[in-house]
Amino acid sequence: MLIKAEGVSKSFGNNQVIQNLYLSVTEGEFLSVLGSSGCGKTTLLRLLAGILKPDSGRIATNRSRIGFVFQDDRLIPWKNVLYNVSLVSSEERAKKMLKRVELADALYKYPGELSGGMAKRVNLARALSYNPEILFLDEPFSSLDVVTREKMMELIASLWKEVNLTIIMVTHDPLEAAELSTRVVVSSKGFKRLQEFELGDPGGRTFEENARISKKLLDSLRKVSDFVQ
Ligand SMILES: Nc1ncnc2c1ncn2[C@@H]1O[C@H](COP(=O)(O)OP(=O)(O)OP(=O)(O)O)[C@@H](O)[C@H]1O
Repeated sequence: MLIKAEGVSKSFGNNQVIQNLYLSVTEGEFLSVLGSSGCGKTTLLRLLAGILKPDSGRIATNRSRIGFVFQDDRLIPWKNVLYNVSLVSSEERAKKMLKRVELADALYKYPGELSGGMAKRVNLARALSYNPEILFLDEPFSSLDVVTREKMMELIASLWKEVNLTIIMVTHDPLEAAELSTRVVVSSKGFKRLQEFELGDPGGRTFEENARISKKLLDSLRKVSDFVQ
């Protein structure tokens, strides 16, 4: 087991965001956490990554190298793209990763000169240049236009396959989850109710199968969202 959360709870003031959560992540899987807005997905991701500490319960992991793609871009505005990515690795590796996300022509641009999609890809390159064993993605495709989104999804799918990464992605989009994941966890607010879907290798699925899975995930999301606490 790569990550194991046991009886984890987390509150911010009076707001109990996660309550008594049990969740395990296995090496090599592409796990998506699907939930409506504000249900605590980002908090869960930060807990699993060790960025936040639980109030009670325990999170065990046997890997130390993680990459995290945050929802917001978090680039240093007065430093160029190459500098922003080189912060966590060598310049050589940063260049290699920026090429991988098709930004070889944008090395010396500043964050203010990037489109939303380019900034997301810089973030992805930065997370990857650290050569992570686990990659955390927080809504990586939100606010992207359809074509860029499709490209980023293909890129992440091929990276996952090539380097045997473990990916944990948070999303509110059932089709995204269906297209990419080996397993999906659908959560209610506060993670009080979870439904799990074992999907297997996403590479072997047709568009029609993904559409069917997406419909199932949406039904599940509706059900858990109706759950009265
Ligand atoms: N650092 C913080 N301080 C106080 N409250 C917080 C903090 N982080 C999250 N929260 C609260 O926890 C709840 C869940 O937030 P979280 O960002 O985890 O949800 P989410 O499912 O990722 O939402 P979204 O899909 O809108 O990003 C919200 O009510 C939010 O206001």
